[in-house]
Amino acid sequence: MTRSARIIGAPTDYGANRRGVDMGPSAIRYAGLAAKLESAGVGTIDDGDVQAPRAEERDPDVVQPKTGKTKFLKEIEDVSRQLATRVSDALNNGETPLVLGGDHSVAIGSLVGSAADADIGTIWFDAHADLNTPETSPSGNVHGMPLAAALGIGEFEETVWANAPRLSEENVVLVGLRSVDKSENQLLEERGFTAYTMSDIDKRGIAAVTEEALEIAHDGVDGVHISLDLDWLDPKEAPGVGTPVRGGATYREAHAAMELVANHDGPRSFELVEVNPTLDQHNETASLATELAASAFGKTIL
Ligand SMILES: NC(=[NH2+])NCCC[C@H](N)C(=O)O
Ligand SMILES: [Mn+2]
Ligand SMILES: [Mn+2]
Repeated sequence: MTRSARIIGAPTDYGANRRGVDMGPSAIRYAGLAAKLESAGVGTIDDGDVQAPRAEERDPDVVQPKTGKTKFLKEIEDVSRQLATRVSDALNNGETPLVLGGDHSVAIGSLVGSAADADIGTIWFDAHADLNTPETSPSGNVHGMPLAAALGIGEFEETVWANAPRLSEENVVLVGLRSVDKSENQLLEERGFTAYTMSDIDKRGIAAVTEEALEIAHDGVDGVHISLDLDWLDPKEAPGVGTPVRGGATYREAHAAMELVANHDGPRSFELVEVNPTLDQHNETASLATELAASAFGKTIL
């Protein structure tokens, strides 16, 4: 059966520390996403964007009364709800949702939608663990919290709109870590996640790590959501991101990992996040994102 991808844009920067990442969906489309997928034999339907209130209309000093310093939680809830519905609708239609961020807070909606009617796992390709909660976050930026939100950790236990009902931490695998906050490290030690750092990739190689990650994420579930934060890659390859960290995955490592994703049933749902065109050079990060999506959807060299 040929796969068809439903492209869903989530042009939001509410979860990030800097502006501009809301232009990610445009930049990724402009870089030729649909054409690259089509050349890999993947049908595409572009669903347009979810509605995110314009940045210019919002209150920059907004403070959430309950959570203190968590920024723009209301706006993020609104985007997450819309996105979750679009993602689960696509899946019910037999299509593979391909979400374009936006900052990484969009993963809340992707995960909630992907886990609405199935048991899922996820692989989080990222320099960061994104496991902060409103209480532990050093920044108040929700893009550092989406995994904790989707799993209902800490204060997120009460946050119904952010809980991915059928995602369990035993099927959550983080790959490529190199910037982890203390409280995140503690969660990684205490709970059922599997985490591979860049140093694991150095020692074991990207193929062995990714294959193991896929086994764990897929174990006993219906499918796996792939979350690809472009800051997973080294900033030399992907300069257009808001929180770059040296020592990331190389161009070839990233393709190798995505090809293994394709070979292992392909993604149940997929997202490209944190592409910020205002920080990019000639749209190269967006362009790289399109290439990696094509690899994850089955494009090979020959
Ligand atoms: N999706 C991302 N780029 N996350 C960066 C998170 C950085 C830091 N850990 C924080 O909580 O603020
Ligand atoms: Mn990151
Ligand atoms: Mn991230």
